[in-house]
Amino acid sequence: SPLAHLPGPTLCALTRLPLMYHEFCGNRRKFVHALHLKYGPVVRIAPNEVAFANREAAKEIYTSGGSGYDKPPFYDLFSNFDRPNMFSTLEKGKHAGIKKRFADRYSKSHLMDPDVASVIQDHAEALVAKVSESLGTSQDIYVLLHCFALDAITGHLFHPRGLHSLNDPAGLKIMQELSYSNGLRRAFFRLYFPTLWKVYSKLTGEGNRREGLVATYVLEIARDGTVASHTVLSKIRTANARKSASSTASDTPPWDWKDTASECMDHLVAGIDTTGDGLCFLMHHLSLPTAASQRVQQRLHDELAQNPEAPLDDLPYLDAVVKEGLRVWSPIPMSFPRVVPSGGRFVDGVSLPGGTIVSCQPYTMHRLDTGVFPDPEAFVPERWLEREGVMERNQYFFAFAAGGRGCIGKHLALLEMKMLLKEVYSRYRTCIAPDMTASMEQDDQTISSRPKDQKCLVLFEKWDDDL
Ligand code: HEM
Repeated sequence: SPLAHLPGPTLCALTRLPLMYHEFCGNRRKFVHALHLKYGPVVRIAPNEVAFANREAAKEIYTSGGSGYDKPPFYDLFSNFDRPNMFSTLEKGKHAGIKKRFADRYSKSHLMDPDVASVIQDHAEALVAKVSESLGTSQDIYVLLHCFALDAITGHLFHPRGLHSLNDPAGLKIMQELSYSNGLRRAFFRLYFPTLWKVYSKLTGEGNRREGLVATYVLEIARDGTVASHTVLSKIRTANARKSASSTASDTPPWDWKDTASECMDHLVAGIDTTGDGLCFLMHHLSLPTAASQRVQQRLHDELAQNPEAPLDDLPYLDAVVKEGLRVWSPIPMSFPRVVPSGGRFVDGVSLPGGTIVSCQPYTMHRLDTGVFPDPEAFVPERWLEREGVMERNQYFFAFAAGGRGCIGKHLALLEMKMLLKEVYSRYRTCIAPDMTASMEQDDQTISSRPKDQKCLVLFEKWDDDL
């Protein structure tokens, strides 16, 4: 094999079974990380798959030519209603055609539009109003933060038809259907045994479900829901209408409302657990009774209380806290696989034949090189404020991936996280509730990672200076 010279366990060079086993157990990230610790930044993890963990490789794989390499069939798992969407589209030319239909709705300048930002701000305030009603009693921030994330993304997609799951039981049920599902083994079964899966899904009716609360909600709005002109759905409809009117371009055929539903469903799903889990891990850590966590809370509160009118971009400590949270507990910590183009390529000086699967994973990018991130397991927001090494740290920060196929929702997610933390920590201090026994260990799903017991009990208390 042209990969024979690469470091890695002999068994992995001979068969994919060890990797598959860890994938089915939700352990792929840890397995790959352990191999990096043993073999270094380049490791062969399966006969046809190589994992990398440095910026040179990430640059080539994810940003060469703008969008990097095409995706492998793993991403077929993310189509909805039997229709592809931007995330599930494998080939980068087609991907670009889809992206241009609505990309501007996720730009920083669009998010700064008061009509758009106020939708998210309202939900952040709704969360704070809710916790204010029960100060001094345990509150499950796992639930609250996932409701907040769901309300924010559905507002961004569909305002005024967005959900209000923080206060509306029907919306809460949708959050629960989305966030408490267990699809990991089913997803890998479908990937590796497509024929068996077809038989199984025919017999059981499982698969690209059209039923369920989330599917019903999205399909109904995508078909004929009336939404504001600043929403993502409105932009897609305008692009669809334009596309249908022009008969020339063949790269991206016109969409019908089901294609639109598939796209919106993907954004909805991408926007709830990522932001919800990221905030939950972060707020849990800030609430710990350690001197280090208390110090971070105090410094964060001081910055927010002293600059109540400052724009979010002018709050450097808030920015550092969010970035450090996403570094340590990346909501998507595992590999983003890509396929080496035909003809082969050099990745970080390593010659790879076309068709080789390559990837980097945030979990390892954020830990392996201790010259870039010293004491990598420690949560130290201050590291982002140091001038020395800032370029390197940013090049290794991989929570949103990189290049044209990196996270389109990055600015939205950062806005949500910062608005929420600003609302909470300007007014309240948080600490772990006495009855909190749930595990906060990172529990990997097909593409994201959530707290193991999906519960995080916290107390909110007013800061002394507000009493
Ligand atoms: C902290 C929160 C978030 C994190 C850490 C995150 C991370 C990521 C990452 C790593 C990818 C690339 C994955 C891959 O290539 O396999 C991605 C893609 C994507 N994300 Fe996010 N995401 C977050 C929030 C959001 C939100 C709020 C949305 C809402 C729309 C969103 C929508 C998407 C979409 C649509 C893609 C596919 C992009 C494409 O194919 O071009 N994400 N995200």
